[in-house]
Amino acid sequence: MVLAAPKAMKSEGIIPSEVPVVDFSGERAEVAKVIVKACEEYGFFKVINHGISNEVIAKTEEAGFGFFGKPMLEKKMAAPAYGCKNIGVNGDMGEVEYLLLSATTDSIAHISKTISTDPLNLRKRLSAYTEAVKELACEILEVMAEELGVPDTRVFSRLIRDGESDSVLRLNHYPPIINRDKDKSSQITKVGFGEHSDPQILTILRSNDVGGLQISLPDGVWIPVTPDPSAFYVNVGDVLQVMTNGRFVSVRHRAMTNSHKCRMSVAYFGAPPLHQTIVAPSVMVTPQSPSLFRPFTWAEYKKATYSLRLGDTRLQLFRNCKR
Ligand SMILES: C=C1C[C@]23C[C@@]1(O)CC[C@H]2[C@@]12CC[C@H](O)[C@@](C)(C(=O)O1)[C@H]2[C@@H]3C(=O)O
Ligand SMILES: O=C(O)CCC(=O)C(=O)O
Ligand SMILES: [Fe+2]
Repeated sequence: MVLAAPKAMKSEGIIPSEVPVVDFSGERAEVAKVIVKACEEYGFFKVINHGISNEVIAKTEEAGFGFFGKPMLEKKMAAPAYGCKNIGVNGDMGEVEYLLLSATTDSIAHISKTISTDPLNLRKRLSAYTEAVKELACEILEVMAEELGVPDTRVFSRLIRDGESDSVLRLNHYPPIINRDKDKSSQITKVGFGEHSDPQILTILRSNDVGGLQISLPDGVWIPVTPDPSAFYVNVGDVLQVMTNGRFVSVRHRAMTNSHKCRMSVAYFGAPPLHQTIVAPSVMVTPQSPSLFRPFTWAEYKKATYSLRLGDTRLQLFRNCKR
C-alpha cells in the first residue's frame, strides 16, 4: 500500500501535518507516482519498508552514540571530520556536533586514528550503512527517472554510483538543551542546524526516536516531521532540482534541539563527481518549459555553496537569463 499525505492547512507558525509516505514494498508504478508528486510538491518524503536491515541501522546508531559519548579531547582528534557548533567556514553556528566524512568506502576506511581504534568499529559500520543507503538512493532515483519519462533511467543514479562520486555521510548529534525556565510549561528549543537546502542530488536521512527535523513548504509554512526510526526521509537536493529543470524542488529544512533528549541523525548526501556537468536530460526541456539553468559542473556549484552561508540560496546564481 502507498499512502499519500493529506495537504497541509496553512496557519500561523509551525503546524503539525503529515508528510508524504512511500511504501517501498508497494507496486512500482504506484510508488513512482507518489514519489514524483511528493518531489514536485514538497521535495521531501518518508520511505517505509525500504528493505535496509535493522541490524545495519542499529549498529550504526550504537557506534554513532558511542563516538559522540567520548571525551571532547578524543573527539577533537578526529577533526576536521569532527566539528562542534561551527557549521561550515562562514560563521554559521548551531547546537550540534557532527562527523562529516567522504562517503566513498575507501575514505571511510581511512578516517582518523581515533575513530579507527574505536572498539565499536565505527569505520566498518559506517561503510556497511553507506553502501545500503546508497543503493536505496539509486533505486529511488531510477524509479523517478522512469516516471519522468527519461529514456536513460540511470541518468541520475549513475552519478552517485560513479567511483568518483563526491557523496558525503554526516552524523549529527544534538545534545538536549536543558529547560531552565521556571515556568515548566514553556519548552526551550534552540536551532540545532539552521534552515537550508541540501546542495547535492538526494539526501537519505534517518534519526533516532527524537523529533527536531522541520521542513518548509513552498509557501513558507514550517512542518515538524514526526520521528520514525524505522523509516528513512528523502530530501530533493539542488542538483536534482536542476536536473529536472525545476520540476522537483529542493526542500528547505532545519533541525531543532529537544529540551530533554539527545537526537542523532545520519544523512547520506548523494553527489556527482566533481568534474560532472550538471544539465537536465533533454526530455525535461521543452518549448513550454525552457531550460532554467545554465550548464555547470558540480565543482563550480560546490565552490559557490562553500562561499555562501548555510541559509543562502545558491541556485539563482546558475539560472539562465530570462529572454
Ligand atoms: C555553511 C555551510 C555548511 C555546508 C557548506 C555551507 O557553506 C553551506 C551548505 C552547508 C551544507 C548543508 C548540507 C550538508 O550538511 C553539507 C555537508 C553540504 O553539502 O552543504 C553542509 C556543508 C558543511 O557542513 O560543510
Ligand atoms: O538532523 C537533521 O535532521 C537534519 C540535518 C541536515 O539537514 C543536514 O545535515 O544537512
Ligand atoms: Fe540538510
